[in-house]
Amino acid sequence: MSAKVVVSKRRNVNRQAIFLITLWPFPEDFFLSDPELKSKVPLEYLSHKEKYEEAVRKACLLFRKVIQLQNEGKGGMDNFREVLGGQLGSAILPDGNPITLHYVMFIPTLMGQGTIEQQAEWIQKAWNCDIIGTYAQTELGHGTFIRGLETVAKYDPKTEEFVLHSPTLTAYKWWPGGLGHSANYAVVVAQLYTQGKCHGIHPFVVQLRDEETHEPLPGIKIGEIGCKLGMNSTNNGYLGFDNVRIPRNYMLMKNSQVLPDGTYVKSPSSKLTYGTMIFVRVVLVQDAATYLKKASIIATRYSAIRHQSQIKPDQPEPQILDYVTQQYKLFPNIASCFAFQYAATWLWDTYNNITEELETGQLDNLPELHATACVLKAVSTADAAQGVEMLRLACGGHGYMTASNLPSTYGLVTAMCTYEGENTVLLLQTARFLVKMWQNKTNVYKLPTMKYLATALNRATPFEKSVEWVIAALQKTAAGKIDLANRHLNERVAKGQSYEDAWNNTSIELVSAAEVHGRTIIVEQFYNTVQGYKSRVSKELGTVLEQLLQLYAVNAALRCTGDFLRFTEVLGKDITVLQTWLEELLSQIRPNAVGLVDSFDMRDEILSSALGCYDGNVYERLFNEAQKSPLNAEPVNKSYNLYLKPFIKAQL
Ligand SMILES: CCCCCCCC/C=C\CCCCCCCCCCCCC/C=C/C(=O)SCCNC(=O)CCNC(=O)[C@H](O)C(C)(C)COP(=O)(O)OP(=O)(O)OC[C@H]1O[C@@H](n2cnc3c(N)ncnc32)[C@H](O)[C@@H]1OP(=O)(O)O
Ligand SMILES: Cc1cc2nc3c(=O)[nH]c(=O)nc-3n(C[C@H](O)[C@H](O)[C@H](O)COP(=O)(O)OP(=O)(O)OC[C@H]3O[C@@H](n4cnc5c(N)ncnc54)[C@H](O)[C@@H]3O)c2cc1C
Repeated sequence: MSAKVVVSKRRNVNRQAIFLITLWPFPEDFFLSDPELKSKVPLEYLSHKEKYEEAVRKACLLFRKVIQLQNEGKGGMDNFREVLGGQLGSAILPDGNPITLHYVMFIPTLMGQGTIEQQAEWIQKAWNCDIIGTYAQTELGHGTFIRGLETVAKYDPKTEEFVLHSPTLTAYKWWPGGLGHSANYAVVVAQLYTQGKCHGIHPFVVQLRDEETHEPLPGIKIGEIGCKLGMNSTNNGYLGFDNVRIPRNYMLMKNSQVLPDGTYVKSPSSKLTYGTMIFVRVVLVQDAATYLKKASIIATRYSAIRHQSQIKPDQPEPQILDYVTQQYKLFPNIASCFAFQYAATWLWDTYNNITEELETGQLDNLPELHATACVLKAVSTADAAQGVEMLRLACGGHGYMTASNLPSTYGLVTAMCTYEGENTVLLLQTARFLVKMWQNKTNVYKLPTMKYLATALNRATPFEKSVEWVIAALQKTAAGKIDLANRHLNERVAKGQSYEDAWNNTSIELVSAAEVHGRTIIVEQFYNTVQGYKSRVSKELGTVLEQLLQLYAVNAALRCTGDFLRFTEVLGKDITVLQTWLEELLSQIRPNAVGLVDSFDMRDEILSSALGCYDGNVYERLFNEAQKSPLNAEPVNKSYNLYLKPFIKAQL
């Protein structure tokens, strides 16, 4: 992985932009030039079944090619990241990949939860794709509250087997990607019973289908859950067990074990079972940035091509990009792309450092990692989903066309707000940790993401027009909100409410406090990254990065003016300064807008959008896409003679 400055120029539009990106040595062309990875018919015109079959065909070819690269020594994990993520992956499989879970959750769970022996047994098979797995945790009745899962794994010491059973309909696994018809194995999360006692949820490897015929094994009730808002090729499935027996060593036993006689050996922390979820939350921040980049490129390029109305009478219709309201829809989202990218990189490094500590049995930093992964996943995916929708609206009617690729991008990005931990629930997890830290402030000093809490509340933050001030004000606001929520919590308890009821009654404030904490981290990471780059890049590039940082910061400030007025020294007149600052930044960024999104460096095949193409031939492309409608294959549709004609000719 190497950092490189990319200078990108766009034809037809008189702009130049510069962007610091991290380049993966990834041979995009190897995939994008393969005709077999292109769809002959646009996906939207296929049936649900055909969509799935086409997705399986492409997914197999895609991973075969990645493995080929690997065998030739051309890249490793980075290639998987590229083909699984929102850039190349979503271009080739725009409605989702039915095998993603194999790589993103099945293999990582084997790695994170399996003993060395179990890893030796399973990982090679999984890595070679001799078996295809998924991660089956969520049930029809429970997604968030995983302690309440109903699937049972009861140990039978006589045969040294676990018996998996779904006692009710709500115990059926529901949602796992690839579970319907693609995977033949799964990591199944179930309540472990041994020696008559329940020890909570644990992960088990379960074979679901015959390795040759792919027929479901006896006692396995399996299928696909049906159509969804998006991701209709991901083959999300359901799964019920009727007393299915698996060997004892199919329980993943790195953290806790069941001995042959049924004795339970406890994990050093029950939360180590939740490790895969932290991993995925961490990578989702990167994915949120990627989807937002994609939509930003499409909407910004389109806004440079689209001319509409008049700013002054007797003048030609301007590019819609010249309308300040349009800039307000686009540019803060471009700034967010940078912010999320930098936050994702920082979080990934933090994750790797702390995972190394966990491997040595040092668990001290796990709670902070969990709290940070939760809040960054929640804030970045929520903003990305809102951003993609705003960018779609910014393209007017044409943004509503499937050919813009904005509706399906929204379908992919909005799912992220729910999966891998519903966003409100994740914010409450962060709030739980914040409140704990607030109540025991001496701990706070040790924590990189929280040490500001020790001093923020009492720090004077007189208004100034600077990013440093925005960071200080956000910190003070976050601290003020945590303090207030904590006081309300305590007051409710003092009035006789149980802590749990008091928590629920204070949860709107708690969620809001966690959100501001998350935004504080993101602005700080953006600030630190730009400071780090400044001495290494040209003055011009430094200026553009600084403008983006300021825009992200001032927009974050304006989003919480009410809170600033409550928790900082800011005055009404200062808000006017913030608003003017934002408007100045929009006009400063305007000349570089197209260049900035060009520098995200996504090829037309990846954007898959009639509106976003590099050459700007929007109208020709829209027209050509319309020709692909099956309705246009014949001049008169049979429904005319069957229904319309009799209707028109009838005497009503
Ligand atoms: C050779 C190997 C090859 C490997 C190849 C790998 C290649 C991959 C490489 C790169 C990949 C890049 C890919 C990029 C593209 C990415 C594409 C992604 C597509 C992903 C598709 C995902 C599909 C979706 C999957 C799913 O949704 S799976 C199901 C997820 N489910 C959830 O998230 C459930 C949410 N619920 C919970 O997490 C929990 O139940 C809870 C809400 C946290 C509550 O749990 P509970 O036990 O009830 O906790 P509490 O009592 O409230 O708190 C207890 C305590 O625990 C702490 N806690 C909680 N969670 C954690 C955690 N995860 N870790 C640590 N600690 C945790 C919590 O803070 C409390 O602590 P205290 O008591 O101390 O306060
Ligand atoms: C596209 C997609 C793919 C998925 N893939 C997988 C997969 O591969 N494997 C898998 O196991 N699962 C998968 N899931 C399931 C996913 O992880 C769950 O949907 C998610 O964890 C949310 O759980 P839920 O659906 O039960 O929502 P619920 O928990 O029922 O949430 C509904 C509402 O209740 C609120 N709520 C719930 N609990 C609380 C609380 N404690 N406090 C306050 N409010 C609360 C939520 O905020 C939300 O507003 C997938 C889901 C989707 C949409």
